[in-house]
Amino acid sequence: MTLAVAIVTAAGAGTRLGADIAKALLPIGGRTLVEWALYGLAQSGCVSRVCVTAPNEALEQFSEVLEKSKVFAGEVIVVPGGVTRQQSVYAGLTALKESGIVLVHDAARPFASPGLIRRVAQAVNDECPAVVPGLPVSDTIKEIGDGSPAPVLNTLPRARLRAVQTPQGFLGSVLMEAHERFIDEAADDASAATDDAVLVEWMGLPTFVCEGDPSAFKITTADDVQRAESFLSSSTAGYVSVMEG
Ligand SMILES: Nc1ccn([C@@H]2O[C@H](COP(=O)(O)OP(=O)(O)OP(=O)(O)O)[C@@H](O)[C@H]2O)c(=O)n1
Ligand SMILES: C[C@](O)(CO)[C@H](O)COP(=O)(O)O
Repeated sequence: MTLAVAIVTAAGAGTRLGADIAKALLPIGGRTLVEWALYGLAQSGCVSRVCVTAPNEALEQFSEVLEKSKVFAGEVIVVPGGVTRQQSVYAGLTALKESGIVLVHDAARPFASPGLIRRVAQAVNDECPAVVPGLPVSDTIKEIGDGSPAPVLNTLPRARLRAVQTPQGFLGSVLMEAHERFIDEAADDASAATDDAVLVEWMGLPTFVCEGDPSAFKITTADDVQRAESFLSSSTAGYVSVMEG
């Protein structure tokens, strides 16, 4: 398989977590979220270089942490992210200049398994221009209108719904075209894309869903930090011993 490059989005403020440091620098099991994310990419064996998007005011801190930990043996660059996630990914794409396989991965999903990462990259390698991992949903999901209580507009058949994760995989040329086409939308949270695949969908190109992995859960709130601590201390995770020292 052709090796992929990866953008690790880590420039978020972590407002919903409410920590006093950048969320991606939060330590869990002795390592920061961004280190765990790079560790998974390294273990996948299918990523040659990584661009980390970091908050502008913490660029040096991110570089220091990553240089010291040497968790990813290939090239790692750190660039300033934007106001929205969409802008941050665009900054990473611009820095990497890659037309081959590009994975976009959230530092906020630090334990995505190496197998999941390979699955996504392999699907792009096998000619899917845009692939996202997804898990079946257990709640019934309703689309609502304005108001309180809000009127229900639609209930989609649950069997056809997937909660999508990262890494999301793309042909770099396709993802760059999608980001450039919708660059105006990236300026604020109200219009920005909440994932990268939707930009490709907006261009009218097919995107595909492969099987997700519960290990790629997202750390958004303090409860998720508890979940991450439990994940690491569970015997099946097998991460901590490898990263120790
Ligand atoms: N301007 C932004 C916003 C988010 N992200 C990254 O995108 C991922 C998903 O974002 P989220 O979990 O929402 O992180 P935060 O934006 O930090 O969280 P919050 O919305 O609570 O502030 C995270 O890895 C985050 O660092 C980014 O690189 N640039
Ligand atoms: C990209 C993502 O992780 C896919 O589920 C998610 O949409 C990011 O959302 P956030 O609000 O930026 O955390």
